[in-house]
Amino acid sequence: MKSFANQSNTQIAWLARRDGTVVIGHGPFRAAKEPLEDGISFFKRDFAIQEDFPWQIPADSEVISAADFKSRFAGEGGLEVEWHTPDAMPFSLVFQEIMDRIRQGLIEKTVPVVVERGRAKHAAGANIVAAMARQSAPLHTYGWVDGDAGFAGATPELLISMKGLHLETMALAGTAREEDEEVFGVDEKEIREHEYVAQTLVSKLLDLGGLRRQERAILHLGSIVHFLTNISVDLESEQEPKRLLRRLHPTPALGPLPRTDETMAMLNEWRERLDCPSEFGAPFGVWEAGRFEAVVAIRGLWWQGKDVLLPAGCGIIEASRLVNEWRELRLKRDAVKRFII
Ligand SMILES: C=C(O[C@H]1C=CC=C(C(=O)O)[C@@H]1O)C(=O)O
Repeated sequence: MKSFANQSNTQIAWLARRDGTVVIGHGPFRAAKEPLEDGISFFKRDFAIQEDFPWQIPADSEVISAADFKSRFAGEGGLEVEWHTPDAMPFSLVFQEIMDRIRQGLIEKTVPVVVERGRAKHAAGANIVAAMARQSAPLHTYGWVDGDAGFAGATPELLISMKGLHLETMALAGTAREEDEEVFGVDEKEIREHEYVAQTLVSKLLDLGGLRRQERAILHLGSIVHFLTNISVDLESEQEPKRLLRRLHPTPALGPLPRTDETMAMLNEWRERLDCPSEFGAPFGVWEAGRFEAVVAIRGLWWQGKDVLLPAGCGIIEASRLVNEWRELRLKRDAVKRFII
């Protein structure tokens, strides 16, 4: 039985799936064009770039229960980090530019990202892995460790869960503090922001088979709530994960609406300007012999040695206001900081 050791040559990946199992891959990993037909392969890519070799084949892999994963990796201690509150000025400039683009009719929605930086007292990797291993459903813990660098999180956003001819996905967008739940439920701006995502997903999947869209609900995640719409499709034919991801990613929960080369280029420029890590908001998935599950890599930490990054994004539409978005970004970062206590 292997556990996590903070060694310079350690390579490990994991993803908690909907059914309560966790798939773990141990390195070294080999990058590949296609997944192993009968084995386990991880899917890892950047938000913007479509790599030719997005599959990562582990030297060794295992599937264990979430409870076993927790007892093996969770550890006890928290992670002490000295955080540096991000400067609001660069974000306010990006926000203004986005509003100009919206008024010009070039975009309806996009999702800039603000990054908070921190410095941990000790090498951060092992403690971050432990913190994410302590998180449970409805969050999906995920991670990628490469020596003393990596990223790991506990995301509420499932992008694809596919087994044979059955596919499930979700629209997750619209955010409030838990204590504001009542007014959130009737907030037109939040509902519109959510509906952009739900309706885009429906339109991108409609031609694949029999689609069912459930009613919009509120997902409770402790301090924070979101609008959630579950969507399922009985597929007419088998779908290749890579092609499905190309169809769906990025949804307007993380990406621009409409999604064109031009609007993606705008968002990538804003993300780069605000120093967003390249995998933030990208699909991260695992294939196991005909079964594929991928989450959206948000609510996580990126680290190298003792340096830690905490990115969070917020959906901007015409009705968005700078102060509220800044507050929402902090709310999302605070949710991640709670993981590491
Ligand atoms: C982009 C993030 O959240 C997404 C998921 C839920 C709600 C969101 C929102 O209300 O903007 C975002 O779409 C993030 O946590 O960094």
